[in-house]
Amino acid sequence: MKLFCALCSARAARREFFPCGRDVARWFPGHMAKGLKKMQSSLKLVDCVIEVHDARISFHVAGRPPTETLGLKPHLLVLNKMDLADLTEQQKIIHHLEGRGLKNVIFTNCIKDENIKQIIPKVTELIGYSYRYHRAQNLEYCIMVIGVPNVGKSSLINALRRQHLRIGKAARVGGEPGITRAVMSRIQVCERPLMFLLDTPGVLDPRIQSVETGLKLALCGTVLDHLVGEEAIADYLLYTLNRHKLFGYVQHYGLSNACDDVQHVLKSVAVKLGKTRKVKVLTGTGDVNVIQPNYSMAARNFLQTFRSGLLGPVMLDRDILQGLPTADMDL
Ligand SMILES: Nc1nc2c(ncn2[C@@H]2O[C@H](COP(=O)(O)OP(=O)(O)OP(=O)(O)O)[C@@H](O)[C@H]2O)c(=O)[nH]1
Repeated sequence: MKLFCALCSARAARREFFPCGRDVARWFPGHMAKGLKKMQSSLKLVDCVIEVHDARISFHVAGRPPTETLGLKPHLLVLNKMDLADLTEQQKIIHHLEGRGLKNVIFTNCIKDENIKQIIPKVTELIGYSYRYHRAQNLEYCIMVIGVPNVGKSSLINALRRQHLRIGKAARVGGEPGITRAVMSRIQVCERPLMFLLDTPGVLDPRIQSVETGLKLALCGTVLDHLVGEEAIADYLLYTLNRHKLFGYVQHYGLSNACDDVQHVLKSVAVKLGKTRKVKVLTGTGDVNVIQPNYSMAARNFLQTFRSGLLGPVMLDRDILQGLPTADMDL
């Protein structure tokens, strides 16, 4: 395997930077702006905020609601989808987050309920240390769950209910961003202490400051693919896999070697999957039907394969962790 990686690494003429040229502001859908407002007005009803993030983009504070939105409530950062993240440098990640003032961090996998049991004791402890204002006499705790779309907020609520109440689904879960569209009513997640959660629609900060940030969020499925363009996200995925020397895609799609040209890779993927389409071409003698690889379907398959973890775990913020210059540094 090591030899395979070395060969792939040598053959792939790797890009060191990803040419970003799109305007990301328009990726901010209207329902998120509405959700942000509703969320702000519900803050006074809660004792603690649980912010859920994708562990593969641990440092993407750019996707966070602005700090002024969160107020002074105790705050727990849950880095979910740990099964998809490369956490070999977990301690370094925690240390880096501490440096940014994020001291309470738990990594979770909501599919397998990993580390879910740590959440309620941690939240109870944080509330115990905080001033509850008008809620001081209230024996029940109310927690708000926030985060960018599709990071697993609803899955977390369901996992907490499974663990503490032994009952199943209360919040709708989906593979696409934007499943939760309204700030929902309270959902009980624990009996002792009596604790309720408010699920919120994914809230993406409209102030995404770099296109690369937007691309990482899109790669993790927090933006509807068609808004960014599946082929553009696939290109960023290819760039990332090659830079991180994750050459699992070469074997997965039976390619002859690693390559940094997305058109070439998508063509091979389309051919391997048998995804072709008829295109009409105008010639001097009339219309001719030509069979072409279906690049969109190939891009979709490439993204799905990555998102389901089949191309290996990844840490998209690796450059930030290693202190390398990146377009996201100023965030
Ligand atoms: N691999 C993996 N997938 C997860 C995990 N948690 C959630 N998912 C999947 O991620 C997708 C989104 O989960 P949701 O719980 O609907 O996410 P959400 O944040 O509530 O989404 P919105 O309603 O769009 O804001 C679903 O397909 C889940 O099955 C996890 O820990 N690991």
